[in-house]
Amino acid sequence: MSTRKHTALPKAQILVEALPWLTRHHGRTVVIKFGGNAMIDEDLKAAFAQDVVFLRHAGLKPVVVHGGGPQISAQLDRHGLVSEFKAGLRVTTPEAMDVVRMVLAGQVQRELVGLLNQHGPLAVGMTGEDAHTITATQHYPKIDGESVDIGRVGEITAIDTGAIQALLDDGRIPVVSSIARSADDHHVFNVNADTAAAALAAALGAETLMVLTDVEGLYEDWPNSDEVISRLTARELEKLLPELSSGMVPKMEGCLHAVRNGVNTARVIDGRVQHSILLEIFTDEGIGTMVVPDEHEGGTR
Ligand SMILES: Nc1ncnc2c1ncn2[C@@H]1O[C@H](COP(=O)(O)OP(=O)(O)O)[C@@H](O)[C@H]1O
Ligand SMILES: CC(=O)N[C@@H](CCC(=O)OP(=O)(O)O)C(=O)O
Repeated sequence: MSTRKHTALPKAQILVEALPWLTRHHGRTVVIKFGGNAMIDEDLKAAFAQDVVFLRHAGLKPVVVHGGGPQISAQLDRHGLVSEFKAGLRVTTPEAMDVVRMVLAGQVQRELVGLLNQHGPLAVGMTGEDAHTITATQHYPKIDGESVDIGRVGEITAIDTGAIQALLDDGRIPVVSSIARSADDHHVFNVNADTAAAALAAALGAETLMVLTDVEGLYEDWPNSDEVISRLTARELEKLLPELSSGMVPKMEGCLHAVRNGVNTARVIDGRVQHSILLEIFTDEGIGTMVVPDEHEGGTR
C-alpha cells in the first residue's frame, strides 16, 4: 500500500485541538460587543462577521451588541452639532438622540446585519426598543458628588429577553443596537453599548461576555505602560474600578456586573486582531483581559 503525503493533515490537527472547546461551549450563549472604534477597518469587520457565523455553525448562540460612538460623532458633526461627553457618556439632547438612533439602528446595525447575512439568512437587527427588550429611565451620573443632567441617556431598569431568545431558538443571530425605551413609551434613551451588552449577557444567562475594543485589554498602568492584566477576579476588579478612566469604565463595570450576575467569564479583547473571537473561544491562547467570578479565585486562565 502506498503511503501518500497528506499535506492538509495539520489542518485536521487544528480542528481536533478545538474539540474540547467545542464540547464545552456547545449550545451556550455568547454576547459579543463590537465597539465603534474596532469597526473602522473593512477587513476587520468582514473577519468579525466570519467569526460570529463560525460560532453559530459550531453550535454556540452568539448575540451581537454594537456600538458606534465615532460614527455618531461624525454624523452629529455633519449636522453642525457638537459631541460632548460627561462621565464617559454622550450628552444627548433630544435633537442628538434622533441622530444617535439613526446612526445606530439605520447605519451601523444595518451594515453588520448585511455582513453577517453574506454567509446565509442568519442575522436579524433590532434595538432595545423592540419587544420591550431594554427599558430605561433617565440616568443622572454623579460628577464630584453632584447628580448631573446629560439629557436622553438611559439607565437600564428592566430587560425582557423574549425576542432575543426566540431569535436564538430559531437559529438566528440577533444584532442589537443600544437604544432603550422608557416604561411609558414616551421617550427613547441612548445607552452606552458596553453597559447594554453586559445587562443582556446577565439577563440571558450567557456563558461569556466578550467586549471587542481598540486596545489589547485592560492595561495595568494606563497610559504609562502597556502591560495587560490577563486575568482578574470580580473582587480584584472592584478594587481597581475607582482608578480607571474614560472608555474602560463602562467596559469594566459591565464585566463586573456580568460575572456577579451569573456570566462565567467576561473578557475585554483586541478587536484590531483578526479572528480574536476564535482565538478566545477555541484555543488556550486567549488574548486580552478575562474577568472571572470570585469563586474562581486562584484558578488559571
Ligand atoms: N486601563 C486602561 N486600559 C486600556 N485602555 C484604557 C484604560 N483606561 C482608559 N483606556 C482607554 O479606553 C479606550 C477604549 O474605550 P472606547 O474608546 O470607549 O472604545 P470602544 O469604542 O471600543 O467602546 C482605549 O482606547 C483607551 O484609550
Ligand atoms: C450614552 C452613550 O455614551 N452612548 C454611546 C452609544 C454608542 C456606544 O457606546 O459606542 P462605542 O461602544 O463605540 O463607544 C454614544 O452615544 O456614543
